[in-house]
Amino acid sequence: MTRPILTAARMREAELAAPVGLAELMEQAGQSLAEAIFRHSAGPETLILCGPGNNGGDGYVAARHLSARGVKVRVAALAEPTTDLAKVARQRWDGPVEAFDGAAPAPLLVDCLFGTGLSRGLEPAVAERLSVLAGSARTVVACDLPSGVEADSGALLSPVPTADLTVTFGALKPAHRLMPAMARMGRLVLAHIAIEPDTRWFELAEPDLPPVAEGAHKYSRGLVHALAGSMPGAIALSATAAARSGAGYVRISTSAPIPGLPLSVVQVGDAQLGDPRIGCLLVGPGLGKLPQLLTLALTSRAPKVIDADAIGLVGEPDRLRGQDAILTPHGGEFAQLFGDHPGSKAEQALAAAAVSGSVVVYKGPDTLVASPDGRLGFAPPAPAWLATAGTGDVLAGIIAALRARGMPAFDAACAGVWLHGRAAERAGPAMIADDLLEHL
Ligand SMILES: NC(=O)C1=CN([C@@H]2O[C@H](COP(=O)(O)OP(=O)(O)OC[C@H]3O[C@@H](n4cnc5c(N)ncnc54)[C@H](O)[C@@H]3O)[C@@H](O)[C@H]2O)[C@@H](O)CC1
Ligand SMILES: Nc1ncnc2c1ncn2[C@@H]1O[C@H](COP(=O)(O)OP(=O)(O)O)[C@@H](O)[C@H]1O
Ligand SMILES: [K+]
Repeated sequence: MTRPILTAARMREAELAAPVGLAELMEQAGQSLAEAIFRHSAGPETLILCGPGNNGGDGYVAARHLSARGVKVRVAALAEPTTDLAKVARQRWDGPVEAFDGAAPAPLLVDCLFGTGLSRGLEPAVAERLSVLAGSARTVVACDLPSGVEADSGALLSPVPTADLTVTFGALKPAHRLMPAMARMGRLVLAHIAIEPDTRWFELAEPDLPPVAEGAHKYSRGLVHALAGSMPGAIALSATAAARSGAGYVRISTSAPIPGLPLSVVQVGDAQLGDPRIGCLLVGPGLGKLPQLLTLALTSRAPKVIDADAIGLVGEPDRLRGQDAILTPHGGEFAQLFGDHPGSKAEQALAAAAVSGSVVVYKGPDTLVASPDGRLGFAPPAPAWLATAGTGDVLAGIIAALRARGMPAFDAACAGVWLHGRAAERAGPAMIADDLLEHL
């Protein structure tokens, strides 16, 4: 199941449109925070830090529910509540409230200082005290977001301790899946509250792949045609990945034989781009400085994956309009083609998809898949050991195979990114890109 993602502003709209009142939403949030904390580590003495807004309100509600379960709870407030909801939650907590500055550490720390309402970094003394309390705790739980994280961009506005568990409500926020904030979340639990998120932003989940039809033949399963350039190793990784990802036929046009390919991958000397059976064309991995090959690829009507060196050769993004293309840039390639867009990585990816009329897979530790129609998929965390040469070539091959198998461009890109991350998990920390091929 994909999990919805809402910006802070869209979250506030969803709360106002909810079928229940805001006070009930806070009760649900605080109760589910308590429930998640209890499940994660039942029992130890718990210190809940409450801020002035509704994030703090959630903290007072959670304190009441944890205490009712017999947990020894202490509450420390950074400031008196400023919102009506938080004031009510504070009144309903019948235990003492300590001052934030003097609060002694506890084995379980719950950070309810700030959530989606954070507008600037924490005061240095507050950030420092939070870090000391987190450092002394065995377990750190963040309510909605670790305090100091900007909800929409994933930026750290002040130093942010890493949580073991983050509990969010109703929908994920972009920061849960954008760096650098993503690395501070620990396990991310989405608790249900009675909002109905209406959004085209979501976290990628296990895809539904098209089955192999009973009466399939190799061409109906999808022909991937790859164009080799000056570094054949890269296209060999892509082509092998495409073959392992269910393409019925993988063919490479190359001027010289490429060693190390599976025997089933066909190597041809001419381009053969007029072949109507091509389900997806792949250009870029190992291409080098051969703009004529990109130009040739763009004359083909086939769907295409444009990766690596080919991205830098495009020149102007609107050259891609009318192409049925998926682009797979890493940060450097993205900047080369799209320049410096303002805004968060999410906004940049969507702007790039809109200006190029293409699906854009903006890679990195926080990979995004953007569609020109406004859909935006956020990858769940993938192992950092993917940061090794050639893994992007493998990803391009997987996506090309799924596209050739008939998946729509955006779905193929989302599925490819998800499968690539899981393959890396199976391959383990010592993997090189070649090893990923065994785990597709
Ligand atoms: N409507 C509701 O009842 C719900 C609200 N929810 C909670 O409410 C949170 C959002 O609440 P708010 O909008 O009140 O925002 P926050 O509780 O995140 O904090 C906003 C308050 O802190 C102040 N502030 C912002 N940055 C500061 C800084 N660096 N130093 C000092 N003060 C600062 C703001 O002026 C404002 O008063 C969510 O993160 C979530 O935890 C959830 O309970 C879900 C339902
Ligand atoms: N720190 C990281 N954590 C998770 N995934 C990463 C990380 N760094 C890179 N990746 C993934 O590894 C792949 C690298 O692709 P790319 O940069 O094109 O490398 P190459 O060109 O060498 O193949 C991308 O899918 C990217 O999302
Ligand atoms: K918080």
